[in-house]
Amino acid sequence: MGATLRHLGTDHPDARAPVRMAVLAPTKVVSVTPPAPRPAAPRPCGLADLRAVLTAPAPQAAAGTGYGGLGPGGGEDWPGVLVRGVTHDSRQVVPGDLYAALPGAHVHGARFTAAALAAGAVAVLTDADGAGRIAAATDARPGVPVLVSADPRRDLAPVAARIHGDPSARLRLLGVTGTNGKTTTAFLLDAGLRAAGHTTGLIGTVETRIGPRRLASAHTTPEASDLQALLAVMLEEGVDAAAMEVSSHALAQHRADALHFAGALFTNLSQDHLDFHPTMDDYFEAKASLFTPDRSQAAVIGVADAWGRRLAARRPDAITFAVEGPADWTARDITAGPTGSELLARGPGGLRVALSVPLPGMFNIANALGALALLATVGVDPAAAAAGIGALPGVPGRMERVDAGQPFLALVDFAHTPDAVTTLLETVRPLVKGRIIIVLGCGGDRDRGKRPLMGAAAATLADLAILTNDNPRSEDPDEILAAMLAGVPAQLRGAGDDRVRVEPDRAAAIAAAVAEAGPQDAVVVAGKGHESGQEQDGVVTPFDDRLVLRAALDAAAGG
Ligand SMILES: CC(=O)N[C@H]1[C@@H](OP(=O)(O)OP(=O)(O)OC[C@H]2O[C@@H](n3ccc(=O)[nH]c3=O)[C@H](O)[C@@H]2O)O[C@H](CO)[C@@H](O)[C@@H]1O[C@H](C)C(=O)N[C@@H](C)C(=O)N[C@H](CCC(=O)O)C(=O)O
Ligand SMILES: Nc1ncnc2c1ncn2[C@@H]1O[C@H](COP(=O)(O)OP(=O)(O)OP(=O)(O)O)[C@@H](O)[C@H]1O
Ligand SMILES: N[C@H](CCC[C@H](N)C(=O)O)C(=O)O
Ligand SMILES: [Mg+2]
Repeated sequence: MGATLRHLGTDHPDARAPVRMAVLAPTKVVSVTPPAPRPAAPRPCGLADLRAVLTAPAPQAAAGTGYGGLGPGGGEDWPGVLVRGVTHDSRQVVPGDLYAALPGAHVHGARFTAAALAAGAVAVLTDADGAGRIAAATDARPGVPVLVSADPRRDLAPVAARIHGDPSARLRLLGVTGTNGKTTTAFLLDAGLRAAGHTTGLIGTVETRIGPRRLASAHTTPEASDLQALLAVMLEEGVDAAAMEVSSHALAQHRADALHFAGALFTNLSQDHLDFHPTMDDYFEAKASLFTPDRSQAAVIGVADAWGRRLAARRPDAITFAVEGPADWTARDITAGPTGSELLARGPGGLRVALSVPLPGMFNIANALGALALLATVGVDPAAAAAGIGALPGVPGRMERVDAGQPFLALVDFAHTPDAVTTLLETVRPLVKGRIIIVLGCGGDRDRGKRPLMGAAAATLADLAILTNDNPRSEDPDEILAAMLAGVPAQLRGAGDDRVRVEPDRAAAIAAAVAEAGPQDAVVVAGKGHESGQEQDGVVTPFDDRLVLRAALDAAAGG
């Protein structure tokens, strides 16, 4: 397969362009984080101001070391030092920055202090351990102010907000969290806001938008330092409303602390990320932390699942939604077609809004209903919001059709949880008269418990499941596949090649699915959606399911 890499910079004109990559060899790339945008006109900020916003100041740790430790109420104020920006990554430091040396799961950021100072950092935010390490380092210059915090990852958010002038307070910020549907809902919110006359920003998995500009996203939710800078850039460029995905990793790591949300939306909760969260309760509490009144002025909560109902019970002023109710927002008179649905949305106070959902499936009706509910709740004209939602051209890699003239349906989707795979296959079933052939894998270094459940869903709800690789990362791909197979009911595993196959090579798996498909069947390639690479052993090889599927369809037609 040829390389599909199309750009390296932060700016890119194409929402589907690859991200996080730098070329090593024609087809091999390694992942690097694209630099976050910085405001053109930073507001220099004194260190005393930054010390004042620390929420968890630590006892002065670097005293007497040659470093000017700035603990709580002690140390010098370094009046001559002005901070113009902040980053958690030494490789992203620009002159005038505060370098946040964070304790990581792999390494302490303090290790990179010398590099950060060499790049022009003027001060450091770290913990007592980091301050000690910096003081002990022989290659670091003395006399650098160190802000010492008991929890620098947490304090990074208010510090970055202070440096960038608290940008989220000056635009209408909408947050979306939940296991599935964040990206889709954020796209729907963005479309609704734009139709209502706003100049919008978008932050999420697929891309980042600043008005008409499109940037690659490194994370679903950026680190606090990048996030605050990004919002400051949005303000500079005239953005007055933004929709952002808020991942549970971000909430647990305080990336979205110190943001002022005009409204937050909960889509749903089901199993994912149990590599990171010890339990489903912990995962839920991370999501729930977005919905306290001090963080989110309005709360809009999907109550189709029990987690949503539990969340809504904590917030008496929550606006709820569920396609079939009971909820404040429900859908009636649904006419569902293969590419979308028409319905009447019923909201609080007798509100009735005709809504056209330009995405297939009941789950997308829920996503659109939630988006409409949030927009109406924060004061956007519901009719304008509905018009914008109805005109959304689609979401890259979500139920995205690939059409090379073949006599069957071919789809690429981002389903990578048991619930999403189930929902996806239940959605595709009524769209086809023939068989469903799904190509699916599970990511390495991610929730292991998902694997048998995803294997089971694929094998039982499709007619043929071809299990394959999806970003094995540092793991043995065969072990991931064995875990998926372990979930497949024994009678299906015993059905030979007719129901479940294993083909580790993803391109070969997609080609096999295409070769199997007859008229009126469906080929569903799931799990990677918009992704542009396959990651294994720290190397990302260009791989876009949409391009590979199209190539397989073309090859099948030509052969
Ligand atoms: C599990 C997780 O979220 N880890 C995050 C965490 O990494 P870590 O604790 O391992 O950091 P580390 O590698 O030990 O490095 C420690 C510090 O040294 C710094 N460093 C490191 C090297 C260097 O040369 N210079 C330097 O300054 C790092 O920036 C970091 O601050 O802190 C890093 C930055 O401080 C994050 O980049 C990193 O995200 C990793 C890359 C990641 O893959 N995160 C994923 C799981 C994630 O966050 N996903 C969610 C979406 C999930 C979903 O809903 O689907 C997201 O919001 O994107
Ligand atoms: N409301 C929903 N309920 C169940 N499944 C959904 C829902 N919305 C989307 N999905 C499924 O989940 C997949 C991912 O959707 P989307 O990208 O919108 O979610 P996300 O929450 O942003 O995911 P991620 O956390 O990986 O960024 C879709 O491709 C679809 O298969
Ligand atoms: N944001 C998700 C994406 C997973 C997509 C799938 N392709 C995988 O690699 O597991 C995660 O990090 O869990
Ligand atoms: Mg997303």
